[in-house]
Order: sequence, then structure tokens, then C-alpha cells
Amino acid sequence: MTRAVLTLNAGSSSLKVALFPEAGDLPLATGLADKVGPDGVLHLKDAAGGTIAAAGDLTTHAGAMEAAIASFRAQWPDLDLLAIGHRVVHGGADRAAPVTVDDAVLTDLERLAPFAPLHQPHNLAGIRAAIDAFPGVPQVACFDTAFHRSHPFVNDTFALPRALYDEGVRRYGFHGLSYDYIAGELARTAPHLAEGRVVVAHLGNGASMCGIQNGRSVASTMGFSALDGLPMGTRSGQVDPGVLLYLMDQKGMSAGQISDLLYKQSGLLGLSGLSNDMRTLEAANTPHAAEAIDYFVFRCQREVGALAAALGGIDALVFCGGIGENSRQVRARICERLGWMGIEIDHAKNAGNDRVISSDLARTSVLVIPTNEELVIARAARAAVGLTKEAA
Ligand SMILES: Nc1ncnc2c1ncn2[C@@H]1O[C@H](COP(=O)(O)OP(=O)(O)O)[C@@H](O)[C@H]1O
Ligand SMILES: CC(=O)OP(=O)(O)O
Ligand SMILES: [Mg+2]
Repeated sequence: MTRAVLTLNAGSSSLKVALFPEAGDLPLATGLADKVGPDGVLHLKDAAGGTIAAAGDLTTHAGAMEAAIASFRAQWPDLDLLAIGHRVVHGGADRAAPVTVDDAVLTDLERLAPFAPLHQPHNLAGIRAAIDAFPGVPQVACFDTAFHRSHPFVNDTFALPRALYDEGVRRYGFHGLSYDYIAGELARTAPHLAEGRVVVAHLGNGASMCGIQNGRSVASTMGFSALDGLPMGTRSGQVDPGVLLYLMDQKGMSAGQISDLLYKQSGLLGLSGLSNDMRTLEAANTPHAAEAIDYFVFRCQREVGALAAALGGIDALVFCGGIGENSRQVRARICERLGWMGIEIDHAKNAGNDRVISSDLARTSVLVIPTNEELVIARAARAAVGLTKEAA
């Protein structure tokens, strides 16, 4: 019997799946359904990196999930799924830990969908599809917001009338599964840093930073929505709210049009007019691509400074996410102007993608740690069915 837990991370247009054994950090298989929709493609790999044949209806998240599971079943005919863990971006104001989903939880999470329109509906569609395909297998929801529930009030609120805070207009923060993983890795490998003041830069297609003190989130750049803070692949990051009033009042744009502008047409794509992908911009050599990277770097520098202020200092800066883990140039440029906070990188270590890239004498450590949201979800799923005492 191959006893395993499945993890699902349903993004706006992609689905990441992983199959983990009962214990241990290495998955049996991982998969990515890119561009869920008419041109959907599903890539599945086993632990050795070999391709697992996959085919099916990839026009919806549910179809992609079923295709992945059918392929896993073909590979492991004795597969016994013990639990399914799901990334859910929004858990609301009170959920600080994963939960096993029942009808009441699902209804409550649906209520939060308007707060995260690009993510939550897909996350919940994934849960519903998994319930249909595996009735009776526990479904465990792991929240991006949960890690940030330790924010103090000043980092949880906006200066708006209290009634809005009470109805949920708060700074939730996201990417919490990633920050949870990084905090755990620091505790395991660099406990002296884990006890200190750490800024983690999760720089992927979605990007945010988090200030962590002694393993707890103190402040983050994302707020009420996954739009705030840093510029991203296609999302604007922080904008003056007056711009939104101008777009509505003077240009007659609807909420839907503004939402599309802020979530899908802005960020690196909007500034470069070329691409949301840092690789393309780095290779492009056009003035607008260069300006898009300049803006990204500048905002990252500003936010490291702001989070260090929120933490009362900084002992370590950690890079993760697709850009943070891979772009030497962006890492070097962000660090370039942070010498005043004790940040100085060793260019050879940075070029080699080492785990520690700060120079030996630097006051502040700089690390690159590949994040692993899937493992955090798998651990939570195992804990929920009593396989371990670990929680995400
Ligand atoms: N080698 C690389 N150099 C520079 N940027 C990269 C590289 N590989 C990936 N990226 C960037 O990382 C992004 C994807 O990051 P990732 O964390 O996987 O995104 P998400 O999980 O939000 O979809 C890509 O859009 C691209 O901008
Ligand atoms: C919350 C969020 O922005 O997630 P992602 O980076 O996966 O889009
Ligand atoms: Mg991501």
C-alpha cells in the first residue's frame, strides 16, 4: 500500500500538485498544470525527475486535478490517500492554523472570496473537486493569512473608520505558507538568526515581504488584498488611492475595469509593456524593461527599510520565490544600496546561488532559501490525520 497525502495549490491560472509519503520531506511526485484553460498543459514528475505520463481535461482546475490523480493512480495502483491539503489564500481574521474542512468551514471561506477574487474561488473549487473525487478523505485548508495573525494592531489596521475594521477591512498579509517554511528552516539551520529580526522577501510572480521577529510575523507588505506593497508580475503593488478615485471619477472606469488594470495589466508587465517575467525583462535590453526592473528594485529596497524599521533593526534578509531564488542581478541590486543597514553581499557567493550570500564580515546575514509551500501543506495534512504532531 502506498500511503500518501496530496497537496493542491490552485492559483489563478495554474495548479500545483504534490504527492508526499506518510513521512519525510521529499515528495513522491510533483506536478504543475500551467495555463489551466483551453491551452492547458500538465507536467508531472516522479522523485527522480522522470516524467509521469499525464493527459486529461485541463480546461478547469477540477479537470486538471482529476488528470493528475488519475496519473498518480496509474503509477501507484495501490495508492491510499490519507488526506488532501489545500493552499487557501484567505482564512479571515481569526484563523491562525490549518483546519479540516466541513460544510460550515467551506461556507465561511466562500464569504471571504470577494477579499481575494483572483485566488480564493480557485482554491475553493479545488477543495470542492477533491471532496467529490474523494468523499471521506479529510480535506485540510492551509491559509496564506494564518502566519500573519500575530500582527500587532498598528500593522493590522488602516486609518479608516472603525466600522470598516470590524467588518474585516484589515491588513491580513499573504504568502504565509512560504514565510512559515522559511521561519522553520531558519530555526532548524540558523537558530541565532531565527530568534532575531528577519526580513523575508518572497519575490515570485506574486511578491511580498514579511518582517519576522522570533519566528512571528510583525508586519508585511501585502495588506487587505494581494495587491498591496511590492510591484509584481502583473499587479501594481502600492498605489495612491487617489489614482483609483481619478480612474473612477474622471475616466469613468468600472470596478471590474480597475480590478483588471491593477491585477492583470500592471506591475512588471504594465511598466515594461513587454512581459511579467523577470527572465524576459533581464534579457530584453529595452529602456522600458530596464525601468520596470529599476522600479521593482527600488520598491524592494524601500520595503526592506520599512520592515527593518517595524522590527527595530535587522539581523538577516532572506530571498525566496522565483525571482529571489534565481535572479542574481535583482538580489545584488536590491542589496547594493542597503549597506547602511549592514547588508553587504559577496558577489561570488551570490553568483553561485549559495545559501548564505553575505560577505563574511557583514553585520547582517543575507540568505537564499528555496521556499516550499507544498511541504508546509503536507505537514499540516499529516498532522490533521494524526500522522505527526507537526502543525503548519
Ligand atoms: N532564472 C530566473 N531569473 C529571473 N527570474 C526568474 C527566474 N526563474 C523564475 N523567475 C521569476 O519568477 C517568477 C515565478 O516565480 P514563482 O515564485 O514560481 O511564482 P508563483 O508561485 O507566484 O507563480 C517568474 O514569473 C519570473 O519572473
Ligand atoms: C497571495 C498571492 O499573491 O499568491 P501568488 O503569489 O501565488 O499569486
Ligand atoms: Mg506563489
